[in-house]
Amino acid sequence: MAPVQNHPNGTYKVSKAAEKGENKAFVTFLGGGGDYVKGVVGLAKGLRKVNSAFPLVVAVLPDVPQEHRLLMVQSGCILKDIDWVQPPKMDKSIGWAHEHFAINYSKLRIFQFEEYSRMVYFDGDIQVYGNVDELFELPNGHLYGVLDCFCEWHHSPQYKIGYCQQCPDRVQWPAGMGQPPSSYFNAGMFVFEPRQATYDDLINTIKVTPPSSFAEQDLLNLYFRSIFKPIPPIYNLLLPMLWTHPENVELDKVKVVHFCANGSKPWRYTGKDENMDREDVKMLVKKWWDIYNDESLVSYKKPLTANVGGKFVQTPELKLVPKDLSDKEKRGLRPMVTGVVKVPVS
Ligand SMILES: O=c1ccn([C@@H]2O[C@H](COP(=O)(O)OP(=O)(O)O)[C@@H](O)[C@H]2O)c(=O)[nH]1
Ligand SMILES: OC[C@H]1O[C@H](O[C@@H]2[C@@H](O)[C@H](O)[C@@H](O)[C@H](O)[C@@H]2O)[C@H](O)[C@@H](O)[C@H]1O
Ligand SMILES: [Mn+2]
Repeated sequence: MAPVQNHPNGTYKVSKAAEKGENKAFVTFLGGGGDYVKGVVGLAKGLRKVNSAFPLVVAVLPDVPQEHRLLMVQSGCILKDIDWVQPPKMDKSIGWAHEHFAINYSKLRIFQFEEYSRMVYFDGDIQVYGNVDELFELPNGHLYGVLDCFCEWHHSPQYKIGYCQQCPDRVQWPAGMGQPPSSYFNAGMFVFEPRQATYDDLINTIKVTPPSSFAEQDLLNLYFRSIFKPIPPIYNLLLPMLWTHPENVELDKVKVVHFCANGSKPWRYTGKDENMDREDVKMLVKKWWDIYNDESLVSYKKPLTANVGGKFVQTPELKLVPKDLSDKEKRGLRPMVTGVVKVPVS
């Protein structure tokens, strides 16, 4: 890896650790100009609150507005621009489980971040309540994740027969339906080793694999099935597990909570959706807000360097985009945090 990466807005030194492949980091993914940026800022603060030794990288799609970029940089995130990954053509009769799942194929760009030797991926709707740095020490050569729950997959064959890998003894997989599905992890959290070759392979696999409801999550489970290793649910508590498999949940031991249930995104939470009036859900959402509102967890007190019209300037204490910039300059504003390595988007 060349020690210096050229970039339209200047050059960046690849860190020595990265060169030696010792670089490790958390990584999340953000697309669009909606409210998921609050999830990313909350996650950045949560990692700081548990004194994690590793930074949070954000794979940022081109449609993320400058204001949101600055909010994330101000929360100490390392932004890495990525381009979209075209989702496969989805047959209308199947459809994505959720409309926005089509953008999730772009999440696969994180496999190109090979200046990092190991990364832990978290969805933007995940919060960390306990230090999980030990995940970076897991043996190489595997992809690690937490087993998903099928009990709310209302259109799946698993749901129709009441089968779930969380309780394989409840309903046996019928012999007449072929092999039982192999272990299946929730792709909102996984521990992986970024490799360009892996990324290329994943993209080629998309081309030859019929798309299915859970988009890139299905693809990742298919691709990594031979090297996947499950890790305890404390590293990705899927909120529905609180009511679908409470026997598998020890809430006081949980370190990572995934707000993937409908109506559970803390930044949009009303408490009116099904199961959202539960005391444990309310407690977890409150804990999310306590972290999000904790001003002591913002990492940048000093002005940031920003590129305004091709010149690097020290910007005043940033809350959002500095008000004194013209609209044209605001559009050109790109927060530059030294050490950011640009991955050439293929
Ligand atoms: O408008 C959106 C929707 C999703 N995401 C990203 O895609 C991930 C997966 O979506 P989501 O968490 O909603 O899926 P779930 O796990 O809840 O089914 C999110 O966590 C975000 O990181 C995003 O950046 N913008
Ligand atoms: O694009 C597919 C998505 O698939 C997953 O979301 C689903 C999945 O986990 C189901 O198994 C759950 O039942 C459901 O609640 C949840 O929304 C990932 O969390 C997300 O990051 C993304 O990969
Ligand atoms: Mn999620």
